Parts: sequence; structure tokens; C-alpha cells
Amino acid sequence: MESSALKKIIQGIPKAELHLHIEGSFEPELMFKIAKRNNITLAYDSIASLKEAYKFNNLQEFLDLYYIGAQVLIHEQDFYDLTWAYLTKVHSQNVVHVEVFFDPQTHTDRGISFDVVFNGIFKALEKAKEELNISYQLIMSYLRHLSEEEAFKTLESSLPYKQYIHGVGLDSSEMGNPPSKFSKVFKASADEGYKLVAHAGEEGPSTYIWEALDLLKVVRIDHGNRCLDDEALVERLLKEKIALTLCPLSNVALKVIQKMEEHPVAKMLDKGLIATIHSDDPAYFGGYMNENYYETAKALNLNKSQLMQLAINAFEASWLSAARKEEHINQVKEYFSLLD
Ligand SMILES: Nc1ncnc2[nH]cnc12
Ligand SMILES: [Zn+2]
Repeated sequence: MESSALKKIIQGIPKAELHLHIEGSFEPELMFKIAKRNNITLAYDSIASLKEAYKFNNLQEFLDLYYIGAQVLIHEQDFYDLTWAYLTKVHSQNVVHVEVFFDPQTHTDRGISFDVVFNGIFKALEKAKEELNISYQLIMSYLRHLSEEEAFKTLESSLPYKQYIHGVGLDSSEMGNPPSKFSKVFKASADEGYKLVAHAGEEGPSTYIWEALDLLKVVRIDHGNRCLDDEALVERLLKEKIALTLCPLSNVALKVIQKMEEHPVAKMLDKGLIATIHSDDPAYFGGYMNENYYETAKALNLNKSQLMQLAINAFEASWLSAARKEEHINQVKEYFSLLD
């Protein structure tokens, strides 16, 4: 398919984003603006030199910069501006539902209170619901390089807001921090009514995906690229209809795969897995939802029916009500039926 035709099709698809770290949507321009008003001097003297640093060999190299960038966020207004910038951007890409991660510990560990972080993000999400017609769910992620005890403290801090936080996740440095390290806090989170997801099998092995399912009891796997290494695991994911929230541009940027042509998403769709596409940390990895769809479709030569399946899968895997899922899935089907 010709590039401009493909881009036009992707733009028009009603989309759901289920794997997005709000701190990873912090564009350098906004980072400099907020740093200035908070009297913080960044280690980079220009937006261009900061962007120049966005070259990573692995997840950890990215995380080191991501945590430094997040230090600029101090006030509720900063978290609000960050979230609003993301929401207006994805609105322009016809994203109609988002499930957004935030990392409380990245902020509380440097003295920012949970309520400052939560309120800024929450107010922007509510405004987007009203004004942009974007529905949302909010997911609090535990940082896996920290201890389970610290995750318990975060769970405790979240309780006054639990009616507004829909799920918990697990992110940060995967290797050496297996899901099993967080079994108890995930159980406690489920007892509080949170839905459960976890990053697994991004850099880590397929055994981490098994652990996320068996020990954490997650309902979705974030990334899960490595599942194809293990046939029994694929069977399990199929049987239990566990979706994988894949992030192709992230995978290339972090060298989880060497080039987009090697991305497993097409093979996953062939096997009937609920594979979905998202942006992860769009400000760092070169694109939001449309760019992820486009680069993947181009490299793997995806056809219209595969694109439609990806969009449907995301609504299917979302935490929307059954009625809202059906509504969006019908919109996707109708959109594709009208394409020539
Ligand atoms: N891709 C990713 N993997 C693990 N932790 C993250 N935090 C932000 N982005 C992440
Ligand atoms: Zn992620």
C-alpha cells in the first residue's frame, strides 16, 4: 500500500491505547518549559541536545534518562500539563479510549506527595473525558527495581483514591526483578479491588510471563514479546484470552528487536493471540499511536484485515464495559467496511 494511503487509513481508525506511561509522553519542549518555571537547570543546554541523547542500547539506558526527565515535575500543574499534552495529541490521532500508567514512586521518592501527582493527572483525564470525549482508566505501576515493601507503601498511599484508580501494573528494570518478587502486593492490590497487569517478557524471558500469570494473576501482559519462544505459553494465552500490549517503536528503540521487520506481532495475530499495538513512551521512542501502527504495518506489510484486528483487539482487551466495547468494535468494523 502506498504510504500516504496507509497513513490516511490509520488516522481514521478509532483506537484505544492501553500501554502508555504518562511520564514517557514528556516531550522535550514541555520538559524545558516546566524546568524553566520550576527554576530547574537540565543537564542539556537545548532541546536538540536532549533529543540527541535519546539513543538507547537497552531498557536500562532509557530508564536512566526517563527518571531524570521526570524530576522536573513538581507541582500539580506540571502533572496536569503533561497529561493534557498527551491527551490532546492522541485526540488528534483519533484515539478514543486510553488506559494510562503512572509511576507514583518516581515522584514520591523525591518528596512529591501522592495527591499532587494524582490530582494533576486525574484533572486532565476528566477534562479530556468532558471535552475530547476520550474515556479512560488509570493504572498505578509499582517500580520493580524497588522492594515489595516499598510497593506496599504505595498501595497504602493510593487507598484514598482507589475509586479513581482502576488497576495496578509493574514496570521499570525487568531483568533480575521477576514478577514473583511482587506476589504479595499484587494479591493485596486485588483485594482492594484493583485490576492487575504487569510488564513481562519485554527483555525478560518467557518464564517471567508465566510468573505474571500464575503468581500475580494479571489479566493482561504488557509487551510479552518473548511468548512465542514457548508453545505451551501461547496455548495458555489463547485459552485464557490474555491480551498482549505490544509497543513496536519501543522495541526497536530499546533493541528488544533489531529491526521492525522482525517484530512478532504478525505471527501473534496469525496464531489468534489478542495482540494490540501501543506507544509505551512516545516522547522517547519516536511516535504515538499512529506512528506505531504505520511503522509496523509498513515493515510487516500488514493488510487491512490485520489492521482492523489490531484495533478490535485493543477494545476487546480494554477495561471498558461490554456495551462500550461492542460500540467501539462496531465503529471499527464499519470504518473498514467503508474503505475501498
Ligand atoms: N518500556 C518500559 N518497560 C519497563 N518500564 C518502563 N517504564 C516506562 N517505560 C517502560
Ligand atoms: Zn511500558
